[in-house]
Amino acid sequence: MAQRTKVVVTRQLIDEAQRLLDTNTDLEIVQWHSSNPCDRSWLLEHAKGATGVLVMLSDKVDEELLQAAGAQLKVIASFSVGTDHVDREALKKRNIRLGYTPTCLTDAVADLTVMLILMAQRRAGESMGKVLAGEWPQMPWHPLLMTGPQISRSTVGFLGFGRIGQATLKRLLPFGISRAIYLTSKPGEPVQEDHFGIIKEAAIPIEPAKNWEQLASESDIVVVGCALTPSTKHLVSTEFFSKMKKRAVIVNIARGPIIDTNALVEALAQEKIFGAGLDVIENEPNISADHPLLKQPRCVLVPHIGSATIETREQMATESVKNLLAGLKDEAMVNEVEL
Ligand SMILES: O=CC(=O)O
Repeated sequence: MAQRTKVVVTRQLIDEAQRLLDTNTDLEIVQWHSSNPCDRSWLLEHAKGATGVLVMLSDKVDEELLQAAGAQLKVIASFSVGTDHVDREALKKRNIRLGYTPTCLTDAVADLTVMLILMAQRRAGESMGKVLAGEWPQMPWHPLLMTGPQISRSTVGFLGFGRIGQATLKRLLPFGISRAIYLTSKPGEPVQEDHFGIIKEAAIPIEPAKNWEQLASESDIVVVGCALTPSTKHLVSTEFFSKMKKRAVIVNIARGPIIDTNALVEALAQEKIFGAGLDVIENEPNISADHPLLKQPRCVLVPHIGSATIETREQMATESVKNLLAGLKDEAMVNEVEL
């Protein structure tokens, strides 16, 4: 009997995607059947002999894993838009293809970005915290109670201006923002792709920033939405915060290490900025309750739930399986990273 092609899947998948995978009876499917992260040792052990591996963003795809898998490995399908957990060079030199899910999660992440902007500006975390702690009776309504900056007439600065940044801008236009600036890997140059046709058509100026200093100093809202690379690690530093406006807020929906956490804590504590809304943080999920950031009332932190709508997670799962199968069959993926 011919040997079946082995694939390793590092998580239990949502129903439709699991069914799509399971219909491939010609595959030997080795799966970590849990909603919790897969053990590294389990993955290294089971990757041996695999032709395809479907991973989550918490699974590192590096030399160690590729060597453990062996020379027959053809495809990695990542259930994520970010691919900083994958050593692209290592894949490229072995001609291993990389699938990812950059398009189906745009709306969900852009929605969450707007939520975090409003929560940071309007002190939602701090306000709810007081109500939940039974402190409302000690703070009756008064004109300055929990006041924060208003979103209309803001300048919004986007660090990274791909699909998610542009979808966020599209949502912010009806709020009456007055200007948008953006910084990409080509400072000062207009972005190539106008994903939703808003850049040309918006009634407000949308301009490339010359550098991060300009973006930091001119923005009322900074949205961190770039990929994590060696050049964006700690791009938001003490110097960055020192250029920001005192009433500005920063939101990070990309990757934690783009913001230097110690610098953020200091900026909030010293009121160099107004507030922060974070979906991600360095060293997540290992944030203990006594982390200094959690002592900052103007910081809202949610546990990396940007794409966590039911519909989006279903689509991401299905797309990841499709990418995996396409990689096995040398067919076109739904979305493939150009290595
Ligand atoms: O952060 C989430 C993703 O990369 O999909």
